[in-house]
Amino acid sequence: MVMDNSFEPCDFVLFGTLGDLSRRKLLPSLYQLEKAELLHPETKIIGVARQDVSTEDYKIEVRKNIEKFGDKDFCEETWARMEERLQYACVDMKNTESYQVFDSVVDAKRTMVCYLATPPAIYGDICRGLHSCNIIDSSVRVVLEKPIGHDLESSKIINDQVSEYFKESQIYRIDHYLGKETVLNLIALRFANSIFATNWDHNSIDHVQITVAESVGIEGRWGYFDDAGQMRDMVQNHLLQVLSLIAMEPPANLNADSIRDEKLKVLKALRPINLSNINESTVRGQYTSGFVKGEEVPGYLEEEGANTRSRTETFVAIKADIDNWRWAGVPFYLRTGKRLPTKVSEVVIYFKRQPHNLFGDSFQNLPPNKLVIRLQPDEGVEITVMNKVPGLTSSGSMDLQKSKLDLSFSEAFSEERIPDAYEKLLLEVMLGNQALFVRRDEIEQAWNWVDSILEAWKHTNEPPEPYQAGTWGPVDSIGLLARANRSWYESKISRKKK
Ligand SMILES: NC(=O)C1=CN([C@@H]2O[C@H](COP(=O)(O)OP(=O)(O)OC[C@H]3O[C@@H](n4cnc5c(N)ncnc54)[C@H](OP(=O)(O)O)[C@@H]3O)[C@@H](O)[C@H]2O)C=CC1
Ligand SMILES: O=C1O[C@H](COP(=O)(O)O)[C@@H](O)[C@H](O)[C@H]1O
Repeated sequence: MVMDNSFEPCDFVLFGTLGDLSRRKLLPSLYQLEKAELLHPETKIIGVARQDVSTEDYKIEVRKNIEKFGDKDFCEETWARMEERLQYACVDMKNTESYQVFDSVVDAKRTMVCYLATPPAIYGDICRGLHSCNIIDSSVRVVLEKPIGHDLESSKIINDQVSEYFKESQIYRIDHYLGKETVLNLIALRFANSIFATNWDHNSIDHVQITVAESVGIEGRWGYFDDAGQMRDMVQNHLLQVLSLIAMEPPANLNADSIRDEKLKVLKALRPINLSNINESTVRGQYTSGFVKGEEVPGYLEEEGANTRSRTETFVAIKADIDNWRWAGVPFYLRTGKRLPTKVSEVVIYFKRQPHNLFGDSFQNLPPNKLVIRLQPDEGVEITVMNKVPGLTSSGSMDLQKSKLDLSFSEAFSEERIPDAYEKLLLEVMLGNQALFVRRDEIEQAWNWVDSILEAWKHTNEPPEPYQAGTWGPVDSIGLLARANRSWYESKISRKKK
């Protein structure tokens, strides 16, 4: 694919360029954009961190990371182009004097994208530093990584610090789930298909399940994770964003604010969960040692650096209700956890059962139709339908069988590579399109709902329920649905054809 001419060059400044996120995701994604010729030939990439390294050594480091975390087939031609763009600047981000270096590394006449892949606690320092060297004007964009804050109050402080120097139209808050192809496809699926658009409410839908399961543990991030927990790490952002896209009203168009206005309305309509309903609406768990994919793994409290008395949750299940006209009486069940049997993210829409059964006693319980949207891996969409089994019977009765209409993206779009979410998001920032980024009021509304749950958990003072690594979480998460005669959709370990 070749770049559109309207795409302007920019100075892409990556703060925290030697950190984990930059090495594993951001630099390999920039490389992919380079490979696809989606970076303007004059765009520069300036890596910023506090270690004193030369640009030459920085280039060696970037190459090593792309070889390790990027494409299996490293392309020398792509690298030769990318290498030309790279430059390193050593900045102590807390020290405003240190920012004078920008006078010589960026061109004030060009668009500047400042990607803050640093701890959120220093976002304010970075904005102040950039301001001190007079480079902030309306052409500067700032990208903020999650989590923005630890709760509503701290997120307001961070957002206030950033908005002292940047207008909302210049701020791009990342939720990388919004860059996943299959999450974007939720909009296409809902609004480009009348079969779904007209059956997307309490008249047709019984309930919705959203599962984001991870087989990994905390991957050496104890310090960060133990302070956050699965609720802040995954529910406050990724799961609530997916829920909003599934539940929102049709936006008037695909402009950033049209979509974000609709998502915000959903978040505002979420029924509060507090001490009065915490036990019937939520389950939290913490993994103990076990086996994941046949490999023995330690429990959460035995992870490197662990505080053995921690009560941090590594699993959350929630029954969420949306108090609006469309979703009255339709629960949204959310479930996410670390060290579950497999990595799988999927949305399952359970349609209502037929009002009357024509097919006799042997089909007393006609199963409901299900729409399964596989977000990752093995991206695709499947619908379960009942079919007549072909053939003749002496009684003249009809035999039915459950079958699947299955659209697997890797088969249907076999020529297309599915880009990583960060590739899409980096491109959108460079294009200046905010639709896939989270607005301040959305973040705050999500914190508002999540804070109330965290507060209620604190009051109940109960520890999270243990679950063995490699299982689907605490037994009570089954009860959350069983109380309403429902059960979790059984995610398959892998559907990929070998
Ligand atoms: N890693 C991940 O998978 C994910 C990370 N995130 C978010 O991305 C952001 C970065 O995370 P991650 O890469 O894991 O963090 P790391 O700690 O690995 O990297 C942070 C980077 O910021 C630099 N830094 C920190 N303080 C200063 C300072 N005062 N002056 C100059 N440089 C500084 C660090 O430099 P030094 O090496 O010298 O300390 C390092 O390069 C965080 O907001 C995190 O929450 C979000 C989703 C996933
Ligand atoms: O933001 C985060 O997401 C990852 C999961 O992302 P995915 O794209 O691999 O599904 C999670 O492991 C991490 O803890 C969290 O910070």
